[in-house]
Amino acid sequence: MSHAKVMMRLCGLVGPLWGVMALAVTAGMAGHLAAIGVPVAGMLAVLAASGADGLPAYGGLLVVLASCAVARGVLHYVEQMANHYIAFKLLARIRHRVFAALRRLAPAKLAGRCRGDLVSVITGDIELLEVFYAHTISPIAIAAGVGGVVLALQAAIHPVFCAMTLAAFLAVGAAMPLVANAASGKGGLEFRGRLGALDAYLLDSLRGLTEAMQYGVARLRGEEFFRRSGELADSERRLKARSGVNQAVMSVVVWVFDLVFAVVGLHLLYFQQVSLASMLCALVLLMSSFGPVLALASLGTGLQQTFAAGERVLAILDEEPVVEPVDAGRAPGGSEVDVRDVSFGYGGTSVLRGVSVAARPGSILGIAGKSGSGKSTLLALIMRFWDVDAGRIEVGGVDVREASTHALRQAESLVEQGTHLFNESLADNIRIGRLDATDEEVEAAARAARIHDVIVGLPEGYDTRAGELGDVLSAGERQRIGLARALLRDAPVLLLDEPTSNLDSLNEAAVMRVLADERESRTVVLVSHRASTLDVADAVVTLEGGRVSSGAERRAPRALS
Ligand SMILES: Nc1ncnc2c1ncn2[C@@H]1O[C@H](COP(=O)(O)OP(=O)(O)OP(=O)(O)O)[C@@H](O)[C@H]1O
Repeated sequence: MSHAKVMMRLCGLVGPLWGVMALAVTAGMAGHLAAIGVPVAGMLAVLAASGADGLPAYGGLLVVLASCAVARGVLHYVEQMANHYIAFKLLARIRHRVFAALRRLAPAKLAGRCRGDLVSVITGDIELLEVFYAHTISPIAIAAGVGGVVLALQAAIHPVFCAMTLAAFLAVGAAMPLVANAASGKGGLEFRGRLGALDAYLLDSLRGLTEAMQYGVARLRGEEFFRRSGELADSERRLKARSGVNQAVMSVVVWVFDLVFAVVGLHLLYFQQVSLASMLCALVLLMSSFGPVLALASLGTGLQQTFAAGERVLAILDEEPVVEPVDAGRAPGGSEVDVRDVSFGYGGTSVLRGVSVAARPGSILGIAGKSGSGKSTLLALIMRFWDVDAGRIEVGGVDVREASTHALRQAESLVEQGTHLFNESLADNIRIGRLDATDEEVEAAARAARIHDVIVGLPEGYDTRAGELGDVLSAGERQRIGLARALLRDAPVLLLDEPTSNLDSLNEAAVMRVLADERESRTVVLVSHRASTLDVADAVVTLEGGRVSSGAERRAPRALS
């Protein structure tokens, strides 16, 4: 995306805050003009005090000087306050939009994406946009406004002064930032990208710390981390070095313009084209009016990073979801699940080919098959995390592509192989299934999932925090918390992906008994490798090579005692 486009898009996000932006710009312009008024009034006061003709009384000029100084302070405060108000309101708006986009993209588009990089976008990149909203948009408008007034004043003194001031402003405020920007190349983008990659590497390493230590690769990963941070530091050093050179060149250019202006002014004075007061007035005007254009110039290399951050944030906002949510669709009219002649592949790699299975209300459909045969994929398609390539899936008589996404999510509950626990209390982790559930309902679900006794055995019981990634519990306990969540939700369709893979046979049998009871009021689709788990199913289909290799066999489920 070009910088101009990024800038337009970021400006577009200002939306309802344009009024405050106008206040910031107006206060900024008035403040800078007041700042210019201080040395000009001071210089004229000195001339008036020394007896120069045609000037107001120096007492009056001193009053103007004092007023400008006070106004400068007040106006600067108003400008900063308005700018930061906009910036922080906007950052909140942008965060909301990014989270909404992530909800739209999840889970299909986020599968396989670096979480650390996402964290870096959500925190660092959005934070950096503050520079754009508080220190970029209004400085550009202020420089244009103040520049216009100064040029008009210079034109009133002498057209040559006006032309020289224009040349100085264009060189410092436009040409130099553009050159600096071009010289930085993709440095800003490279830096933000490296920062995101480093965050991702660190998060990955922390998550896999036990494995890394066990296999003796912790040191290697540590060295790789330092190598990458070294590269990041180099990128930053290059950016800062460019920025330093720009600042130095800029100061030299400003002094050259001041010097040339003074020489030309003296020349015009010598040939009596201007009075001494006018010449000094024009010179002080020029020297004191570089502030706003210098603010623009200093944006040069820093802006690279801001644009890079903006581009990464906009890329998330622009990303199209794999599955378009349906707002005004029908709600599933029951709990039967009908998978008809479904084919599906991930980006061209075929996983399911012409699969047809049906699960009726009040029954458990078991799905067996080797690892990688597409069992979890089938559940993901029933959840409509992805859309089928061919065929159709109906839940409660409604094609999932036409069903309201919200209603579909309400109708289905999925317990995945790995249950994610948030670092909150165990009660809150279960309550995710239904946020308005009472403590009694949470406890009932935990009892049904055979995890209640484990929880009350912990020192803080249901108030125990699950730890990061749920690490205070074993895999089997996490799995049962996931099941408790799903039972609490009480959705008509219950999809279970290896719900007993981490359970011992005692707990497996207990959980199976719960499922046998649960079947009465809903449809259950149960994926498992274990024959003992699938014993509870009313029918079992086996997936092999992307196809159903053995059809749904009706059979009497094993009596569970
Ligand atoms: N998000 C994804 N992107 C690309 N390929 C995927 C994705 N998810 C799964 N796959 C691939 O699709 C195939 C089927 O995966 P799936 O998880 O459905 O198998 P499974 O039968 O549930 O396996 P297991 O019993 O090991 O859980 C595998 O080859 C897997 O690598």
